[in-house]
Amino acid sequence: MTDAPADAPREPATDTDAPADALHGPAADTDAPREPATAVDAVTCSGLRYCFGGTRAVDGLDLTVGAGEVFGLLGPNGAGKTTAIRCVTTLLPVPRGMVRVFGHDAAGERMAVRRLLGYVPQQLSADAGLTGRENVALFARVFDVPRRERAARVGQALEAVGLADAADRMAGTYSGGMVRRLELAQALVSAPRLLILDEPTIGLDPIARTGVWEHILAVRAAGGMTVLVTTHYMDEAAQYCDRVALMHKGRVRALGTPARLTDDLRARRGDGSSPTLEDVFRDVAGSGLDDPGEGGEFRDVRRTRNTASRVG
Ligand SMILES: Nc1ncnc2c1ncn2[C@@H]1O[C@H](COP(=O)(O)OP(=O)(O)OP(=O)(O)O)[C@@H](O)[C@H]1O
Repeated sequence: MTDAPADAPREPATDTDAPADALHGPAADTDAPREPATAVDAVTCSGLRYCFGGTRAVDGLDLTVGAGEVFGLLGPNGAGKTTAIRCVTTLLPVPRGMVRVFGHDAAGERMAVRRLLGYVPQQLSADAGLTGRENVALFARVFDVPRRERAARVGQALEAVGLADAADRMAGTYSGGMVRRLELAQALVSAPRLLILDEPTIGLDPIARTGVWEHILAVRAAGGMTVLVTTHYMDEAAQYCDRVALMHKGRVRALGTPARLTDDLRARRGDGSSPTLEDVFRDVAGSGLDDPGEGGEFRDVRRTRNTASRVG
């Protein structure tokens, strides 16, 4: 495999396994958790901190994602979004009490957490040398989908993302939007309660971006799952997310529904203007956003994502 799903949480592992990319570790932090989680919340982060050496990537993150929400973690490159969701996925280790997923502690109940989630990392996780069906079947095996159910579940996942007709083509022939939908199918095949997507539309053209979002919302509506998504595309978040957290330099600077955040800024300005979510971000963080990348084909997606990826 040339582009193995190295970043996806996978079995087998034990609760004592060190994640492969945990080369540094959580920030030394003795703060007690500030908000105890409730069992019904999908995700609770309480004073979440994570450092890479001297870089404080996440710096006291408090947020709760309700069950069934589409929740957007927004911010420019380097804001700490990926690090935060890697802590939620258990790929980065955190102390007990900082992260809970449906009531399970990410430190003490790592496998229970992993079984509840599907994760689409920012880095390419599909293999160009396999067909779409083979890619999804690989994830079905990795995530221990019972053998007798695998073929049906793989077919359903491909159908859900609109790839049934292209399922037996090599993924290397897919457009950028199709690759992203294939990765969505890979994450869906284990029937997760929480779907975590890191920059699901980065590098795609506007039509492909819309297509990816329509499929995310459709599978969420069909399965009632919770969706936690990172993006630096504020317009997408405003359109598709129930609530958003605007992150900057490892902290949440604003939290709420997109409408509430823009209404509040309109009220603060009092000049009759109609601010966007990007205006809200600039107002609370005083920082701009990076230019979105471009791309259409499989190789472009790989290049775009590789540019954004790092070796831990
Ligand atoms: N493996 C790593 N080693 C060292 N520093 C890292 C590593 N991963 C992230 N960082 C640093 O942590 C900070 C937060 O990065 P993170 O990737 O979480 O941000 P982000 O908001 O997801 O940005 P992007 O959209 O670029 O992925 C940045 O300063 C980044 O350089």
